[in-house]
Amino acid sequence: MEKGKLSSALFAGTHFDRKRFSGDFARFRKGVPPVPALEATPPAPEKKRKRKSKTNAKSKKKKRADGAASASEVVEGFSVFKGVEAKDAAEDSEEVEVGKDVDEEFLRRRKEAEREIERAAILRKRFDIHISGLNVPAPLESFEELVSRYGCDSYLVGNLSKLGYQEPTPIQRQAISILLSGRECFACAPTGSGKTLAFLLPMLMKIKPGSKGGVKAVILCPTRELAAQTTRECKKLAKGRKFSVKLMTKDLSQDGNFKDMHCDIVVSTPLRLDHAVKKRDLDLSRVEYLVLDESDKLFELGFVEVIDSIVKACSSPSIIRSLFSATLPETIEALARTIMHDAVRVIVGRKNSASSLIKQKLIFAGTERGKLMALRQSFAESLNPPVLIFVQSKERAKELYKELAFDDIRVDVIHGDLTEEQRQDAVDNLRAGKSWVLIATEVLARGMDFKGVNCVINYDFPESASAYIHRIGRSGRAGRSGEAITFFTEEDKPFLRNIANVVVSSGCEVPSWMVALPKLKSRKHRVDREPISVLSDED
Ligand SMILES: Nc1ncnc2c1ncn2[C@@H]1O[C@H](COP(=O)(O)OP(=O)(O)OP(=O)(O)O)[C@@H](O)[C@H]1O
Repeated sequence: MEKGKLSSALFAGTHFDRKRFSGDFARFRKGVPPVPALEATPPAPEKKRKRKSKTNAKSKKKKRADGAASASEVVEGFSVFKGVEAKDAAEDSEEVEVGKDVDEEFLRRRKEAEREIERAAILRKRFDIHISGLNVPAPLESFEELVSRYGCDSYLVGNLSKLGYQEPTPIQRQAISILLSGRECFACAPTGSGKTLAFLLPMLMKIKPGSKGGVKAVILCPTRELAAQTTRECKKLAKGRKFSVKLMTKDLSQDGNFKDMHCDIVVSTPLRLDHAVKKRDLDLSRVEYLVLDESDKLFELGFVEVIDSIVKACSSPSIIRSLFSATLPETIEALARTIMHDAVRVIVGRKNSASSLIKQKLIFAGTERGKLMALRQSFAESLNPPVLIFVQSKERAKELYKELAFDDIRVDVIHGDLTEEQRQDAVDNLRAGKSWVLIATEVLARGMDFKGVNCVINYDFPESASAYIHRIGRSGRAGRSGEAITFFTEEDKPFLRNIANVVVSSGCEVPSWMVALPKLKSRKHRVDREPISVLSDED
């Protein structure tokens, strides 16, 4: 084959950037093939591909029409690539042979990259993973790939297996590979689907334990209970390495001497961390990983300014930020995008939907008194602990607690008027099986992982679809099934539609009139309710 034709065929329709690929040229020359990029460009959508092949055909035609002139241009380029001044015929044919090898190598690599892209697409389809962003790394096929692809330390793989994690969950498959490739990410996956490990694992792989220079990673959580739980999970996963993982307690935030303190990872609520930064000189300028867990709640709590100030304090240019939640409204995503760089968006399943493992029921109880009767009846018929009951305020939590304690049920309560220790005890008691029923306010709705909660009861109708998704998501976790019962009264009826839509979209049934209710402007509502208690104060 003539040099001109060969190179025309090779590069037809392709803009070959010689400058960019100069390294490859050099390696081809030496006969050392370059390692194919794992993070290949994603396949162009069908339409684009068609358009591209049309363009290719056009450009081929054009090249043919242009004749020798254009061919010689490419020949020149090809000669430069080989770096040889081809003069005589013998040399020429030798070069053609070398060129042939290069062509084959180039095509082989291209095919390999295409196969890789296909493999990633198949995995994503299988695990219902949806991504947006360019050059998104392939999802993990297994935890073993952490070692083969990313050089993960054996202690971490050992800990995964000790914790009983055999296969990565879908969000772990995709978010871990994204974070390990140094990209920022928004991740939205169902409640109980293992998001915590998805951000902890890359963090522990990337930062060095005990390195000097201050905090290397920050995890922000909306509640103290969740921060405590995440700290525990992080310590379990890091076992065997001397990571210093600190939970930002009230005392630490107010009195901590951070200058002399060794700390690799800080887990905190936003206000406590902000206080430590501003009043106790906690330096976050070397933070490499910043995670906003339950990110929509963090922004929703009115912490935008606090979060902004923390984001600014984490001023390292190489920082990798990530946002995780089971619900990610557009508004929050748009807000978060303003602080992120080239972030990949990962959604597992359907965005903002409830876990499909939960059997959901909406029950009309008429009035407040009707709700109490329905609850008592349901406990009398079958009480399948542990059960979590959500109410809308601490006053109502206290009232319901009195009622159920009166019934001789092993019940506990958690709300914002309790001390941090009392709140933690209530959580621990449910975990240990000492209490069967835990009455809670919204404070427990986010992120808390109680293994085996069989049933969540929304005694008070949740104030939004996302509150509903997170509350009922305390059951049906880690592949287990769960149940969610939601009471509603006449007053709640106008707000049923949003919740009914969530129920339907996760595969459960509701009467058709519920989804046909008029759409409301506001996504949030709070009903003023009659008191729960039918007991007098003397009781
Ligand atoms: N790969 C895995 N295999 C088995 N279990 C896992 C795996 N990863 C996590 N888990 C378990 O799944 C449960 C839920 O995980 P996690 O709390 O991270 O969920 P989440 O997605 O953050 O939920 P939420 O949205 O409610 O915060 C935990 O008990 C955890 O130990």
